[in-house]
Amino acid sequence: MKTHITTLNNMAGTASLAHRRVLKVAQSIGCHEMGLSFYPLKPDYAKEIDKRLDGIIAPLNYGDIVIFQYPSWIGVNYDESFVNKIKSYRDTKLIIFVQDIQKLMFDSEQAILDMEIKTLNKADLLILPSKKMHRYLKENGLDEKPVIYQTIWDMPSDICFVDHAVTRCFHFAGNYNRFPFLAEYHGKTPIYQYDANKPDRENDDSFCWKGYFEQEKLMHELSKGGFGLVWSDDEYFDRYYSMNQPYKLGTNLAAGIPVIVKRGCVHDKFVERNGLGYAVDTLDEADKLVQSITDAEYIELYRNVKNIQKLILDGAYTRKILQDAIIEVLENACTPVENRYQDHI
Ligand SMILES: O=c1ccn([C@@H]2O[C@H](COP(=O)(O)OP(=O)(O)O)[C@@H](O)[C@H]2O)c(=O)[nH]1
Repeated sequence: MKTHITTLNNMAGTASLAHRRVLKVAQSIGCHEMGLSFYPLKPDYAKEIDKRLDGIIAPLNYGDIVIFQYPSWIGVNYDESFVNKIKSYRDTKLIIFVQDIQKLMFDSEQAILDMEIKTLNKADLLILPSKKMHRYLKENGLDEKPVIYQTIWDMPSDICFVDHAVTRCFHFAGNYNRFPFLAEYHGKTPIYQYDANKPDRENDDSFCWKGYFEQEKLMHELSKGGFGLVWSDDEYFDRYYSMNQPYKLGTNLAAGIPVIVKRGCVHDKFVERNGLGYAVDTLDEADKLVQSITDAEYIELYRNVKNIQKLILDGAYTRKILQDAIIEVLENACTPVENRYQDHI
């Protein structure tokens, strides 16, 4: 029996980097890459897709396990055809690792969600970002099935940055237009924003655009000191961000710096129980907090982050969920695997 894991190639951006980072960890526990190549899906896709999929699943044998990193980003029709093909092989076990829900991410029509749920219902086991997402999917037609909740995004790397100064600033890696609070913030603690696109706002005492940094260069920049901001505006938070796993949380902790998260997000208890920073309701509260804590408290936060930083750089959380998922799917257990940090949501 072999375990295969899908990985998207030929597409730039965080989503395919996330696939590759999960692949790296999966390979360390003996999984094999099942590479998918991004291509534009034409309206008459049904005619040719079968041939394409035959090539992709050539290494599959009856009884193997397939971990599908979902979505493929090629298209919802492609995802559905892919899982149907996998499940047409006798005794194949399908684990779907849900990394984004397209309906929620792009605020698309209900028909997209219906297709997504049809695809997810083919899984023998799901890896989901949160209990809240699980509830949402069930309300929209997801069947009862074994589920494992992801703890956090890992950032596997051999470089561990350890020198952090007491610097009262926020770091925010994300797009200016996607996060409107960046235009409105005027606090005392400056926000340093990292993204390739120049924002409409000019630099001032509260905001500074730094441009785009490759992942490890970004981690080096963040590691110099400050708080990683994991934030979104209320509308986006209520619709999606409060049930999703934000990539920037792992990036900040992998750089060794504490974080500010919004109360009610997937990780507020994880952050508080491990002393990795603060969960707050508003940016004003975050600003005042960062200005008022003592240098000793700041240094204590860096100390707390150290152990979690090691786990994230090692890929330990991803390795654990993948291993748990493989064991669960073979034991065919039917109860969700609890994540003690998500009891409150
Ligand atoms: O200069 C930059 C800005 C962003 N990123 C990456 O993009 C992620 C944030 O992307 P996005 O806002 O799409 O993800 P989210 O955190 O909302 O899941 C960061 O964690 C980094 O991994 C990067 O590598 N360099």
